[in-house]
Amino acid sequence: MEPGASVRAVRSQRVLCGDEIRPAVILIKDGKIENILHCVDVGLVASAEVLDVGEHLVMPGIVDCHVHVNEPGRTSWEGYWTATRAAAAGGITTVVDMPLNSIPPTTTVGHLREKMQAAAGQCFVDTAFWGGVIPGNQLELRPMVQAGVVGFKCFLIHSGVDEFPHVTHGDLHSALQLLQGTDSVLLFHAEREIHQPLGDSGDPCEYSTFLSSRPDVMETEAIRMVTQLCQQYQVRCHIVHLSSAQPLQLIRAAKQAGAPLTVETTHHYLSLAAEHIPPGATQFKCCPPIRDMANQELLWAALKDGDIDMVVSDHSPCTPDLKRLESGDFTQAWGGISSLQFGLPLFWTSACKRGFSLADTVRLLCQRTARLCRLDNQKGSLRPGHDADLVIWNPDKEFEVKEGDIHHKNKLTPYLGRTLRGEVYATLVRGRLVYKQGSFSQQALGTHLLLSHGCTQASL
Ligand SMILES: NC(=O)NC(NC(N)=O)C(=O)[O-]
Ligand SMILES: [Zn+2]
Ligand SMILES: [Zn+2]
Repeated sequence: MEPGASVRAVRSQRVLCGDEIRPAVILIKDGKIENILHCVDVGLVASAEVLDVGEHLVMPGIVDCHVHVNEPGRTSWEGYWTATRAAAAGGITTVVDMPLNSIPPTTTVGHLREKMQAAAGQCFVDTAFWGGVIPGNQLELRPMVQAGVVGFKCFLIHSGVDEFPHVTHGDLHSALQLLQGTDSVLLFHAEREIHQPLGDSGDPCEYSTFLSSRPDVMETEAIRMVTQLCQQYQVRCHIVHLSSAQPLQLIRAAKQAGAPLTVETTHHYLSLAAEHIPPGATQFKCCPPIRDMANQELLWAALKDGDIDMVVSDHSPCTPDLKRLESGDFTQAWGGISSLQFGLPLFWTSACKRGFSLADTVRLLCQRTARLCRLDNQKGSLRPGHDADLVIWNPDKEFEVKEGDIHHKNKLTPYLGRTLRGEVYATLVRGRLVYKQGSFSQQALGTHLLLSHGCTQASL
């Protein structure tokens, strides 16, 4: 069966159903899972429409709810055609697009429409959208909820792009009041400027110089404010890309006090460590920064005990020149890591050695990310009635990240040359075979743009 085909049944000896892996046939009709038969007899389905994947593992497609697709406006950094193909090659079947780095940013209903127009006809996986909260756009928030954003993102520190300014405490009070009763969610880039001397500015090409410019306390003070606001307004709040383990006790205490708070970390904070970042290697620069190995261990422990709820990519690419590789100056380079295609194998390479199961992987990369966006009624699980979004992969197969296999618009990823465990064989989105062994369907999915309230923008 070739990419682009609509699949009526997927048969495998290893289907992950809940916590169990067993032989099964997944019957698909009109893009939905019709039934999951725990036998391997496909019944009346014509053999040409059955995708038999042998021993490959079949599980729900990944829902990556932190992806910066910078189209329109900075399409040279990343666009829908390349980002969603990279996603499909990585077993990601839904991306949720951040409201910044595109121009215009998604801070009004009109800008959302522009984004959706840009995405139409270019997506190989399903795409949903975050709106942005910036100073002065309060009157756009409820209209954007109605227009279908799955939630909102704000920054408590400079975002890296001038057209998406960070919010003040006052902006947050008005935004959270407006979001009360909507079941929407406010995501926070949780770092705050602290007004204390950060020590002498060392060699800008040494990673330690950049790291010491963004100490843990910047995350802790930001998260202190988020936990207070979350408890005060009882609006769902979500901390994106937690890097420091220092604020974990604040997070734990807020959750225990009943705050509707969730937290994500990213694959790079779990896979990379400050000690291993060479001088000038600005492809590793992101904000908040990758911290040391001891901190990484604490993040893994927090993932294990549920203080951290989910894991995402925070794919935030730019054009190669903006990474300033020739100077290697961390203070001038763009902060953001290009990694969308490699999240699943990156996570699994470490997680399988740390006692995490494949079912844990589904919880952390599919179910809870879908739940954050209120897409869990159709995404993130293998259930009749859910979208037939499947990743078919071999968790035991190792592969080397080679430049020719990278489908991001720009190939500058810190993972080049790394050996990862967990090779994706095929990816289905709503029953369409969009990716199989290095090839993509000829056509994009069309629109398949997801809006909140579970509806789909069938065509623009
Ligand atoms: N403008 C950005 O893409 N910023 C992103 N940059 C990172 N993470 O380094 C982010 O998520 O904050
Ligand atoms: Zn951020
Ligand atoms: Zn981001």
